[in-house]
Amino acid sequence: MNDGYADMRRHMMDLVVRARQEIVENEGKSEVTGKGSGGAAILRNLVEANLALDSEHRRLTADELFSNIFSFLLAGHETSSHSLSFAFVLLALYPEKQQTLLEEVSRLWPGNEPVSPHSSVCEYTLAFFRETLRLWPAEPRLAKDVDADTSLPGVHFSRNGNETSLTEGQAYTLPVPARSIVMLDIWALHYNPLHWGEDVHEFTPERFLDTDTYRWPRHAYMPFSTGARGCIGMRFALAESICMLACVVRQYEVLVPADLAGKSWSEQKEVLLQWTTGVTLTPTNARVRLRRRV
Ligand code: HEM
Repeated sequence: MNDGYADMRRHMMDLVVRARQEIVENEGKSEVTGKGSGGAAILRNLVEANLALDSEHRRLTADELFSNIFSFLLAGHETSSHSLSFAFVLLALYPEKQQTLLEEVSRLWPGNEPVSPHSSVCEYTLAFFRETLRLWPAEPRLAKDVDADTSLPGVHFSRNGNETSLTEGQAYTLPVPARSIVMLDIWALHYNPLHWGEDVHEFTPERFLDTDTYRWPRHAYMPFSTGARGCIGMRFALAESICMLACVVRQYEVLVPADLAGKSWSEQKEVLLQWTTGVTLTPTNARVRLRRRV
């Protein structure tokens, strides 16, 4: 882990050096292209704020600069890219669900003009991505430091015989002393049959579609955490991911890679959905093949 952070620090330093060079080279020019730092406007703005000389109060300190870059690289980039990697593999593994997604996108976007799909109307695409995050949340467990003595309400559950279903039992209060660490087990919540039904392990985007008689359980879904320190990038992440899925599926058929095409579905699934726990949940073998739609 320490090596990882040292690598990340070196990488951030490299980005800052390149962004500084670009700012200096473009000084006085009216338009800055952002090409040197990969077109990263946020990075350039942060480095400019760090270089600002006019007032101490407006200047971003070096620590603030690195802390912000760290947040955007890790909190913003790694989470989104890993989640999308899982989503693309799932498109390939579930062609009938990919077809439903394509039908939605084609209905909302009938011509070939690049209209950016909006998350509030792309219901199925959003459900597809939400289901991806239910099964593979980028941050499956979150640790929270407890500042002051407090208590948490709890409920005992019991298993119904040999079945996987659970029955809600007696309520209790759990004292939590200051300086404890509370682990929020997002994974346990997302895989709890009490909230999600017996098919918790199945990839079923339809469970995120409300009907007249069903509302999906918002209280049992926390891929972006919640409350005051929940993800500030949630809306952006949903919008960009939906846009990415819709635009790619509109133009390409997403398929399993050629070397796995002859294998059984369960073998393909096992190979392509491997992951490890890094700073975020990291897919280790997510590969797909794209075939342009005619
Ligand atoms: C699928 C994509 C994403 C997922 C699953 C995700 C998930 C999360 C989670 C679980 C947290 C809480 C972490 C904790 O309590 O320790 C968090 C915090 C945060 N996220 Fe995201 N995130 C995503 C995308 C983004 C994007 C795109 C941005 C920015 C552009 C972003 C910026 C942040 C920031 C700055 C925080 C810290 C908020 C704070 O501490 O007050 N995230 N995210």
